[in-house]
Amino acid sequence: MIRPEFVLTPLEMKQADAATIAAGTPGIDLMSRAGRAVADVAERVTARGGRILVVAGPGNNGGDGFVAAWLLAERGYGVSLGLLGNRDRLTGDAAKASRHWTGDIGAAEDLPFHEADLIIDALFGTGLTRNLEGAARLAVERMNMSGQPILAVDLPSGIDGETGSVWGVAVRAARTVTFAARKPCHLLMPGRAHCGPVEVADIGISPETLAATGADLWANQPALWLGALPRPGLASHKYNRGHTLVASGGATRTGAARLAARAALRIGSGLVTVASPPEALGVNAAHLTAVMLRGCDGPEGLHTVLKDERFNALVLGPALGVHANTRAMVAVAVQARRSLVLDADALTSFEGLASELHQAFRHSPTVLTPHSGEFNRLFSGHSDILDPPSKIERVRRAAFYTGAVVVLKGADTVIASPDGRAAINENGTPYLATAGSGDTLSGVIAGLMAQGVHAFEAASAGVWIHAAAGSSFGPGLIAEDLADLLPGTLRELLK
Ligand SMILES: NC(=O)C1=CN([C@@H]2O[C@H](COP(=O)(O)OP(=O)(O)OC[C@H]3O[C@@H](n4cnc5c(N)ncnc54)[C@H](O)[C@@H]3O)[C@@H](O)[C@H]2O)[C@H](O)CC1
Ligand SMILES: [K+]
Repeated sequence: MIRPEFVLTPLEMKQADAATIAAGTPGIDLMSRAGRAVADVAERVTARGGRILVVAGPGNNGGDGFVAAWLLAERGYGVSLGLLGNRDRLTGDAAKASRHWTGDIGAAEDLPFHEADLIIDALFGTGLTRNLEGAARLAVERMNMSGQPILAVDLPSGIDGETGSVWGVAVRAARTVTFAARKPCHLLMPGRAHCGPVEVADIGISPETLAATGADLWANQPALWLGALPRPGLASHKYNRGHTLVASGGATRTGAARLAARAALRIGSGLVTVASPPEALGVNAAHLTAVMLRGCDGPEGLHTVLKDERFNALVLGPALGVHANTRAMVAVAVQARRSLVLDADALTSFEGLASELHQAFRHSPTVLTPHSGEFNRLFSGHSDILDPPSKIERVRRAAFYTGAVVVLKGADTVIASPDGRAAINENGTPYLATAGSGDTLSGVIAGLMAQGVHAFEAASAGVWIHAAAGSSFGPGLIAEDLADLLPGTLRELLK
């Protein structure tokens, strides 16, 4: 059974380091293993005897660089090393590591980068705390302008390990070697775009030690939720695979609901019904086949429909309209205690009224699926939610505030649960940026919850499956394609 991949913050990584050292592994051994891992990758990607320039910084990231430099020199490469600052300012393990280097030490920013076959970026790692200025900035700019491949140690210098943001300027690496576990910056944008392929080197920090940090952030991959996906058995029939209800917009705004409805059916909801305002019944009826249709006129109509307990999952939002009526429908849905997905207009209708959603969803499984514009508008005025520099922290706070699982969509979609668990998705594709893609996602998530999948797993699986389906199509993808691509992705997952 593949274990879900932990993603550790720099602080948790430091805790894991310290615990490993406290358990008897000297810090210099961790650094030596880190440096050796860097040298091994450098050797794999550089012809023997090639020219390698190592840019070392003032901290332990630089220490890793010193270890890699002397190992590669011993292995016959032409190695030059440049240091930011001077050698006698090095402390601790970095100072120890530097003693093995017997070659010259130049100024980091003045290395002949254009002559290199490979540049090793050991300038900064997780200890960066402010924008790069002066020689540090110059070194990064010159590395990037050299046009030569850069191997980043732990993470590309200039990237913030926790948030993935850029401290003024950042290395554009061809490849990154990190240690023990990936950090958020390897998955969050723009950090991810600076890393190239990321290799995780084992430096002797055990999985138990990583888990003991209390980390509750994962890479969103099937290992995180595959076991929670429904696998229909012989006894399955449409009535025990849930019944998803999707509220439709008015006569000229019915497509979004049908996209969500078809996706819910395709992901396996036993039954799906579109709840349609009277003036749109004809339009919807003309387009629906396996998806059923019920008249539903506003909040009162929804209250009447929901007297039927069999509707156990609900999608509200796609093209529902931004107004008080939509807010009233959300209130009816919350009262009915059904699994609930709120998207688009159901979120925007609460713009500036997020306080009405405070702990509103704690009693029944609910997933909110805003994109960043909807998120920022919904929580405008709530600086405690919008201000944290970490996207993960912002989504976690929104989840805790509302009592719902929150999916903040983007190239690096983050899913967070009120209980603190979070996942970062990385299989998204630009082709999903098309009208109706979000409507489809809301149907996928609701369709999974209709089958009994819990909210966090349904949201995480839904995001991944939706992205995988989109990626399987590629250029020319439109939302209408997505639902019919889901079976292929499910077949791959469940085989
Ligand atoms: N288990 C592991 O992951 C291991 C990681 N290792 C490496 O250690 C670094 C973290 O080392 P640290 O010394 O904490 O930080 P940095 O090396 O990133 O350097 C920070 C250093 O630089 C100064 N500084 C901060 N911002 C700036 C700035 N804008 N301009 C100039 N100087 C700046 C700050 O004062 C610090 O002194 C980790 O990334 C790994 O590479 C271990 O080697 C092995 C185990
Ligand atoms: K680095």
